[in-house]
Amino acid sequence: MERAQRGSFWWPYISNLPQRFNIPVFFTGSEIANLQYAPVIHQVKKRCRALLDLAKEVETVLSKLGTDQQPFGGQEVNASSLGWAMAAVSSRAFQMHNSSGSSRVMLPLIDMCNHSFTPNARIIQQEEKGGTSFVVVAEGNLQAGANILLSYGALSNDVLLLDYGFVESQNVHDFVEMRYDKIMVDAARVAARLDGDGYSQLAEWKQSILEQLNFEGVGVSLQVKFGGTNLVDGRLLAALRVLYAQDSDSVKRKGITELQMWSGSPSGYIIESNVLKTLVAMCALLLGHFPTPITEDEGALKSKELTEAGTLVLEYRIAKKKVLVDCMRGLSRKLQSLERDKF
Ligand SMILES: C[S@@+](CC[C@H](N)C(=O)[O-])C[C@H]1O[C@@H](n2cnc3c(N)ncnc32)[C@H](O)[C@@H]1O
Repeated sequence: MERAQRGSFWWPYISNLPQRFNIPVFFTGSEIANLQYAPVIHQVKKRCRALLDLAKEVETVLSKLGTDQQPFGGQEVNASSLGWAMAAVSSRAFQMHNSSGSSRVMLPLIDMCNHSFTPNARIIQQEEKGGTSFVVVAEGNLQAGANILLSYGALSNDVLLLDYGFVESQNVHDFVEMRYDKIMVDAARVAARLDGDGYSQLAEWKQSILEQLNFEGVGVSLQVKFGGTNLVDGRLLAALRVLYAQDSDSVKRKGITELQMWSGSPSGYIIESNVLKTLVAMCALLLGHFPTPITEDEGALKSKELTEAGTLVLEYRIAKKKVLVDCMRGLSRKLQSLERDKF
């Protein structure tokens, strides 16, 4: 509404906002498909649907109002203008916390600061009699002309892409999701050339721990993540340790929390090396699910004909694949140090 009213109170702010936002709800169908990563494609489609539904709802409400009741001064409000407003908020709003909970607030001027995981400034929220205020404080001396960089938070590339329209090539908060299932575990075990029965004969005590880890039974939650400093979801690590374990005692001695930590290996070299090899194979299988290899994407990124959206799509899927490559490297290093410690 403010955007439609030149000279309104907020006009100086609104008129300085970007005219367009490079977020996936504005991508073409093939650009969305080219993201190559199903969980984020699902999110983009969900947002597109929500936007179209909202546009339809607004249109219905507006069509019932007389000309003198039109809240937007006759300005057309459609999926595109609503998408613009949504993007302006998602890419610029800050989280505010107070006694009544948390909410998102727009902070003109402060919202001109770009994001960095190594910021040179931070926002301080101050509660005063007249209300809440926000102050940007430098983390140290800043060179004249330096960009003021804030951290938008510990955000994955999915959130950065969906809400802000950029990605970080090195992002320790990024991850690749996998649906834990028996077939995947067995496929990885076979790919890693490991012997054993896998899931075909699961002892009762193993079944019971998998239930405690929410991979079986009621309250099942099958989504696991690869990436970050821990490399893999602790639940997945624990599940594999249980699957490969020979006896229940060494596993039970550790307890469910410890089993999920790298330091909590229950049963010596062979089991832990099987676990690591299976995890490496899982990363390789996940990498193989992407339709193109990183090298091809990196080559495509050099093309001079790329659009802004096309560039972002490539950057996003390269970063996702790098998460898996880094994960494989980290797991291989663990495997090497396990081999060294064996002697
Ligand atoms: C809060 S605004 C920051 C100010 C913005 N540069 C501007 O002038 O409108 C957030 C937007 O800035 C851009 N941005 C912020 N940090 C970035 C980064 N590290 N890399 C690329 N773009 C970034 C993205 O377009 C994002 O949606």
